[in-house]
Amino acid sequence: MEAMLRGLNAAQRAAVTSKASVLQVLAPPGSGKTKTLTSRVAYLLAHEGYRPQNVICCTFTIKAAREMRERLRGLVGGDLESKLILGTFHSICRRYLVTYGHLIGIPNSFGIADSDDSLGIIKRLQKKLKFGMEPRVARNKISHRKARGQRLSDVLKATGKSVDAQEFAMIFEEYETALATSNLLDYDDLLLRCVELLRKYPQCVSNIEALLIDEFQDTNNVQFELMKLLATAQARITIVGDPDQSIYGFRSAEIENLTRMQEYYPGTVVINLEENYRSSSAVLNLAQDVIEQDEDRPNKRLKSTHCYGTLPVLRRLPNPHEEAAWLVSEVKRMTKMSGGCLEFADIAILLRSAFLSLLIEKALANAGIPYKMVGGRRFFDRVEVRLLLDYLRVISHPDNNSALLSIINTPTRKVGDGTVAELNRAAGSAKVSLWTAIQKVLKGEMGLEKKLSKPAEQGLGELVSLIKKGQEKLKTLEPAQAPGKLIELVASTLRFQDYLKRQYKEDWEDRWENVQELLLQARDVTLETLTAEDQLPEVEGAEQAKVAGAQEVLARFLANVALSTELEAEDENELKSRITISTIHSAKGLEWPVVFVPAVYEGSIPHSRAEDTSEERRLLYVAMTRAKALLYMTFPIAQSRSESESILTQFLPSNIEQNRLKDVGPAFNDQTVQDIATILGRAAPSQEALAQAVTSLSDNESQFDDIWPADGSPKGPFYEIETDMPSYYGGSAQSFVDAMKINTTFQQTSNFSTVAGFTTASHQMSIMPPPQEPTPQAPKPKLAKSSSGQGSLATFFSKGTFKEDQKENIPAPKLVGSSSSFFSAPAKPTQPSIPVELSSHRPGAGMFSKTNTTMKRPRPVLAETSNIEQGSNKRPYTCFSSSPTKEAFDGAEPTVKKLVNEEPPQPKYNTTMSTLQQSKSEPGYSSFRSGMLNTLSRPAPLSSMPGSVSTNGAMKKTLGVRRSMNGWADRKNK
Ligand SMILES: Nc1ncnc2c1ncn2[C@@H]1O[C@H](COP(=O)(O)OP(=O)(O)OP(=O)(O)O)[C@@H](O)[C@H]1O
Repeated sequence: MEAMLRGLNAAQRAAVTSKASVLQVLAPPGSGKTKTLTSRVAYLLAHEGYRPQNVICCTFTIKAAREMRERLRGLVGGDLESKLILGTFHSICRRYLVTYGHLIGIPNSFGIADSDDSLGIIKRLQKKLKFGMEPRVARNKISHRKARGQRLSDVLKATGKSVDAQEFAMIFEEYETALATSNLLDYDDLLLRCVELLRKYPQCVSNIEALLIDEFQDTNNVQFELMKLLATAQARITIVGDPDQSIYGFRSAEIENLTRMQEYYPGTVVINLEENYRSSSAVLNLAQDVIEQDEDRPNKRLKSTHCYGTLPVLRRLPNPHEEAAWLVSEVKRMTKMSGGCLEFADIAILLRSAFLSLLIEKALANAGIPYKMVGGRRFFDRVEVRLLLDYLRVISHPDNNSALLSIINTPTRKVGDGTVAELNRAAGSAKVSLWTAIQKVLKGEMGLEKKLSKPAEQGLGELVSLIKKGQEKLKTLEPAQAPGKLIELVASTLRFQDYLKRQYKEDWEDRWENVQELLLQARDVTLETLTAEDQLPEVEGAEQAKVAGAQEVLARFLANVALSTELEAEDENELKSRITISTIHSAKGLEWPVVFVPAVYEGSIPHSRAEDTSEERRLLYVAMTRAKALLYMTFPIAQSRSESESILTQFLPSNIEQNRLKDVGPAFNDQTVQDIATILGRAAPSQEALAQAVTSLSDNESQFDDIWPADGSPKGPFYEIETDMPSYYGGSAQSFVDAMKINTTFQQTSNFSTVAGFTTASHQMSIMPPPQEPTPQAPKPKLAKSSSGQGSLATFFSKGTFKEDQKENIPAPKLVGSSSSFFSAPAKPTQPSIPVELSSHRPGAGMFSKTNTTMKRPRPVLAETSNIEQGSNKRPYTCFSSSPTKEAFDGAEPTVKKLVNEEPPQPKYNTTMSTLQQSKSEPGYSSFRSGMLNTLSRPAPLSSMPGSVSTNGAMKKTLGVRRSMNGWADRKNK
């Protein structure tokens, strides 16, 4: 047991070993919630003797589930962890529906409609019904309704008389019919139908001894209901969460679930973890300032376990193009100037919106800096892979209109759009599936307005014959062979390799390799592996559906694909040396030594379409608290699109003169680098390495963040070289610009840019006493013409290359820090990192107050409205408005629900522990998060095609088989 508890602090240990029946571990970012939850699972299994098959553990993503499984393997050993019912809510629900769905009329061969399928169905309905609602809006609206637990009948009952309401009801009805016709469940249905199942047949979960849930603040109402149902037998629940990190409200997550849980289970014990093991005090202080603008949250401080560190940076830049260019230069500067302490892999760029990556990706690629996208394209979403799987989906469920439509004319078989529309119309009016309609038309049992052309008739005939051939073959196959054999059949009948050669002349080989990989994975399926992960223990009173034949195996295989968020595999070593670009949402739960948050302006964050400003604030808070040592936020003053001036996000102070922010990146002096190394637990680079770092800078680089002025004005004349500039730029501004262009348009693949246009730059300068850090506002001295030994612009001050007579005309640069030593630390704020009065906290009024059960949030104080963007419907609020004094927590004595015969000892630890005893009330459904995949909607970068993105090289769960995708990467590399 000691091994299990080793490395945990007192509060974490208390949480891990708590005897409480219902336990909430609430804690700020980086305080070890996930670590604590994992240790608690291990503790329950190894110490308390829980059987793993009776323990359910819900994570937010498949990646988190995989990581937890791996950590558990290390903690408990054996194969205990493999029997655990561990996964996302969706995958766990799917498992129950596959096993017991037949009890409520769901055949266990049901398919899953992923978000693309759902959207496709609605788009087709729009064509047919000609409704005005945008398909995405309709899909989201349907999802929100389902998330509130509403079924079709509820929606129809509640439909008002307005045209919009009537239209929506019609779309909803048609959508549900389309799903049912295709024997599909969408993501929302997986949860909803599981609720239905467990309400009617609670015996399905009669074996469950404990339920553990990660990231509870982002659960929605249906998931809350599921929590109660899954834990019906013993009501032993542990959740971990942080209300300040609730960022999925837009997908109907309910931050209120934390209090609802306390109300529903009056004996709930709350343990707060307080120490932050991730970030420097400087980062945490600023993050704290931001989150404290929300006055309706309990007053709790973030306590850093690290040194003060480097002040976060709010960098103003002229526009998004310059912002991207600055970002690249700062990345280069820090990786070089930190003397090897920081690498590309340590850096993350976290975006409010995926589209913001465009300029940044371009700038990184042009500079040859490797990057990877989190939430990149999934392997199973590759066009060629998806196409073959769609053939399998039609063989499995011929009534799946979505899948049938995607294969009907691919590869082309002369069935044009007009014919497809005709067929769809005919199917719609006869109320049959497209598959049935096609067959009837071919047999002459159903007419079309316009007769089928001969080639189209022949093409459809070929398609029908292939599908039927597949279905026939399916009947004769050994179950486990089904997926592999069918892919072979489809690929050979379609002459798929030739098709790829014709269709994708450039990269057909890579695509063919993807097909081969799919085949390999499909052939790896065995009945045992496929069912082992789905296996639920036998319980009394609920008969399990058996996986009998090839048809079920195929259906399960395809369902696994639909729920898989596996990313394409790629060479792990290569990935390790890349910068990460991610949306903030996808960065949840992750951490990096250095974090950049671009575009911190009103309209971006808070987003112009965001309904909940507090959620946007929490989003920024989540982004900031991903940073361990360095945090940069950038603010492009003008947006090139609108040309209007942006307004700095209301969440950050415009006045930099506080001990919270700096307006330029740090000088990487020895103290700064030492602090970074300490925070990261790395060996600090030697003085020599730091001094040598200066020499590694190229001619257009600076050792300071001074190329762009700190106030956001355009680059000064020093960098916009005048006509009398040195000969090595070709003597003209244009040639300098050209040189810069060359620098940013070549070398897409190398890791470091080489300054192509700079022919005589010297990299062999002697190590001079380093110069002072100039402030970027100070005008720069011009470069002197020099015929040889021209130094870098960056090292200009140290080399003294300007002429004596020029010195007089140059205003002295404003120096920062002590003049005696460059390597001395910049002045640090004098206040202690953790104010004494904040060293302990109690939840105050608001979220956890007994008196505040309505959860109504007061709006923050309104700011001056003079600087509100014209036409904006957003109301800006004051930054850092002072919070009213919080109501003191009334200190209810903790009670711990009896689990064992004797009252468990009260834990002795230095943390807040409270039990909320409130009347049991069960608020109704209200909403829920629908999706589960966070993908950036962008094509994979060319440089990574057909490679892929994976954040973890460990064993991956794919298609019901557990195998390493590294094999694929290796084969691909060969
Ligand atoms: N007691 C501890 N001693 C040292 N390091 C710890 C301890 N607890 C957690 N950590 C480390 O702190 C970091 C954050 O831990 P973890 O990811 O579990 O935090 P979290 O509370 O889940 O964060 P977030 O809410 O931001 O997702 C990890 O690197 C983890 O290893």
